[in-house]
Amino acid sequence: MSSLPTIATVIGSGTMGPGIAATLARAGATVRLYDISADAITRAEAAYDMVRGVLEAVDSPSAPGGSVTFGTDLDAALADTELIIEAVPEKLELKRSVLADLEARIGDDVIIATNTSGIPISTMAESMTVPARLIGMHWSNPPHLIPMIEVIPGNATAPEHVDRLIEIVKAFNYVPVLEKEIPGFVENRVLYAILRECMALLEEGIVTPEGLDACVKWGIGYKLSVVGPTRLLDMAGLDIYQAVSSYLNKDLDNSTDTPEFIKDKIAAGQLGFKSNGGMYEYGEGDVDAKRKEIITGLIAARKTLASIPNV
Ligand SMILES: NC(=O)C1=CN([C@@H]2O[C@H](COP(=O)(O)OP(=O)(O)OC[C@H]3O[C@@H](n4cnc5c(N)ncnc54)[C@H](O)[C@@H]3O)[C@@H](O)[C@H]2O)C=CC1
Ligand SMILES: Cc1ncc(C=O)c(C(=O)O)c1O
Repeated sequence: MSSLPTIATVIGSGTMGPGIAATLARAGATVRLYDISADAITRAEAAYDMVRGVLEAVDSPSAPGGSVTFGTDLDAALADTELIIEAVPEKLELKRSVLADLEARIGDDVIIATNTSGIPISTMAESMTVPARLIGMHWSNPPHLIPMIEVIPGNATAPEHVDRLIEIVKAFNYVPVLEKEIPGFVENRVLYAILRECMALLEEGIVTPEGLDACVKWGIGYKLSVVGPTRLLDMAGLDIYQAVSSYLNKDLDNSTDTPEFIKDKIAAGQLGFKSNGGMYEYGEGDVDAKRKEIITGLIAARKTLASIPNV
């Protein structure tokens, strides 16, 4: 059996859809990218052109025959598909209704992989007719550049679909990380633990946003990009970890809700790049420039990381 599905369908062409579709297509799959919104499809076509250039620059695995087609006709997008990747907004009821709509149109053997950031797969599958076919496939943003995917079975997911998804992820040269189900999965539990503390430090005025970004980028990000947290403890010494965690853990932020200053920014329409202002302000052209700098930096860092030993 060939490792990649011949035909795959991506549902939702917002931030994540075009990069996911392009990654599969570059590895040789025929991909249909579907969205309920015609405007979103128009934006996705432009995004796809940029993503293709990035994949060329990063030298991602390339196979002949892959393609992406775009559209708002769901049945056309689903015809003969083997794998559906759901990437609609992170709202449980919306995802459930999309899953119900999909199930009414496909055969029982089609796998549905959800790109949810952390809604438990079993919760999402509760209302499905074939819950065995649903599996978590959590890509990291930007999906065409971060070569790791979390694979999360729910309590009803068929074991053969777990094996098949791992095989598919390996076929486009990404690293699959198989996890047990837990809200947020592993990546976002770690990221949101960091972000919770970061937002508390900003709210308390302990550090400026520029200082925080420099500290986390060099003191944590740079180091962790070479050595994972488990081996980092060996490098630091478990005795040091005990000495520090025994007084520090109890002092760390333990809020259970989004910080008030973030809620205020959202209420004022400050969402980040998509609204030209969020944590930082952006003038004319600044967002496009920052996006380019980030992509250029990620390409350079990925090439470097790929060339050094996995410690
Ligand atoms: N943005 C990010 O950094 C990441 C997001 N995710 C997850 O991926 C999923 C998608 O996220 P984004 O791409 O950021 O969302 P987005 O809001 O940028 O795009 C979602 C797209 O889904 C479309 N849509 C809405 N209802 C639909 C329906 N019924 N049928 C088909 N399309 C529909 C929208 O028109 C929109 O184009 C979410 O579950 C999110 O949590 C996962 C990893 C990273
Ligand atoms: C803030 C944030 N939240 C969720 C995700 C992914 O699910 C990401 C990401 O970068 O992938 C993120 O930055």
